[in-house]
Amino acid sequence: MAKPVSIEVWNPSGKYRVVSTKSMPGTRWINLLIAQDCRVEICTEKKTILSVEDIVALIGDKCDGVIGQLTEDWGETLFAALSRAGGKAFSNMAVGYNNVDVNAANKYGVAVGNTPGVLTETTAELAASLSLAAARRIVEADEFMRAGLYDGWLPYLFVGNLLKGQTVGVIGAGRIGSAYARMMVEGFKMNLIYYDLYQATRLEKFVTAYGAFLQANGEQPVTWKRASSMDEVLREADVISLHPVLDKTTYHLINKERLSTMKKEAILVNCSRGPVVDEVALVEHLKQNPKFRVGLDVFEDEPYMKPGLAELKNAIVVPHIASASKWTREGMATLAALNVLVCQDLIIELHLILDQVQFI
Ligand SMILES: NC(=O)C1=CN([C@@H]2O[C@H](COP(=O)(O)OP(=O)(O)OC[C@H]3O[C@@H](n4cnc5c(N)ncnc54)[C@H](O)[C@@H]3O)[C@@H](O)[C@H]2O)C=CC1
Ligand SMILES: O=C(O)C(=O)CO
Repeated sequence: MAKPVSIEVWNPSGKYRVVSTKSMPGTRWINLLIAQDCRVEICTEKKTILSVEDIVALIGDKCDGVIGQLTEDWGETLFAALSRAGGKAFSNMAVGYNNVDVNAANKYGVAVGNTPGVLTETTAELAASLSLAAARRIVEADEFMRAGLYDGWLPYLFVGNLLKGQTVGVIGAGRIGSAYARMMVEGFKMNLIYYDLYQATRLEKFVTAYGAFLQANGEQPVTWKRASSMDEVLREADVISLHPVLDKTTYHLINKERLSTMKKEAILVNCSRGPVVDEVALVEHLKQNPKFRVGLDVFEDEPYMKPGLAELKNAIVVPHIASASKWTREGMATLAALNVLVCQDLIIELHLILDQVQFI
């Protein structure tokens, strides 16, 4: 029997019981649920990652819907428990849903939602920040200053890479990959090469139009190319950012062999999911190629890093914060609440908010 988990309750007399496994930013999401007669229970347990057992205890005997987190394992056990408790709706507070077994949800008649769109620009901005920080060695230079090592300007001090005129490679040119590509092309006048299963027509049109604009103003135009294979991107690009979904086709997409085909001074950024990169192979590659740099927001065994990564100067590591802007996190919470309401048929004035809701 799992220990009871601590909770905070809003609108105790509400007719429908909706559980959030974590406290989330803002109050709009809570007010939306309360307005539709929900009793909202938020787990206040101190531990960061809840176990399946903890969540089964939270669901209890009666639960209409759950908002959960990407750190949780939403599979057979949890969807069976939610279905037994009368629940028909689950929303991940994330766009990625590799932690959710959608087949199991279908089996138990639970609709699943995610939160795309509101995090596109925020996530792309972090990928752009990591690209810049790696290119200009900002973290290393900051550590150097704080260590009191700076004793005057020098021609070779923290020399990095100029982005203008170089090629940015995007693997997975969906919402976030395309937003990142636009930032790098427009902001730094980089040429684009991308690989995706589908053609990114709007992105191509954007780069074509921007290239024409630059040319009309007497500048070198930017160009784009849709690569026929991922390997073409890895060979040709100077900065490569990974933005595919994580599934069987993208697991260890970047491995030892592929790393060896990249330029020796390339920059690799990962703001997608950790297992897209074979992190052990990456650590080895970084050791062998000190001018190869990475910016990582995600890791193969979060919250852990593979041995050796933390000691490497050519790696910038941040704790899965790509979507962490206030606006975005409040938007994700709002979308997650709306997903639960719509899936559970609890919305009274559906037409007022339906356009804000996203389904997988
Ligand atoms: N680090 C973070 O905090 C965040 C991470 N993410 C991750 O980013 C991912 C992408 O998000 P969105 O851009 O909104 O999704 P999206 O669905 O718009 O884009 C994903 C793209 O990946 C492409 N793709 C799928 N399989 C591929 C393959 N084998 N090779 C190349 N491309 C492939 C798809 O065709 C699609 O265009 C999410 O699934 C999530 O895992 C998203 C938000 C924040
Ligand atoms: O939304 C996601 O998929 C994340 O990783 C966190 O925003």
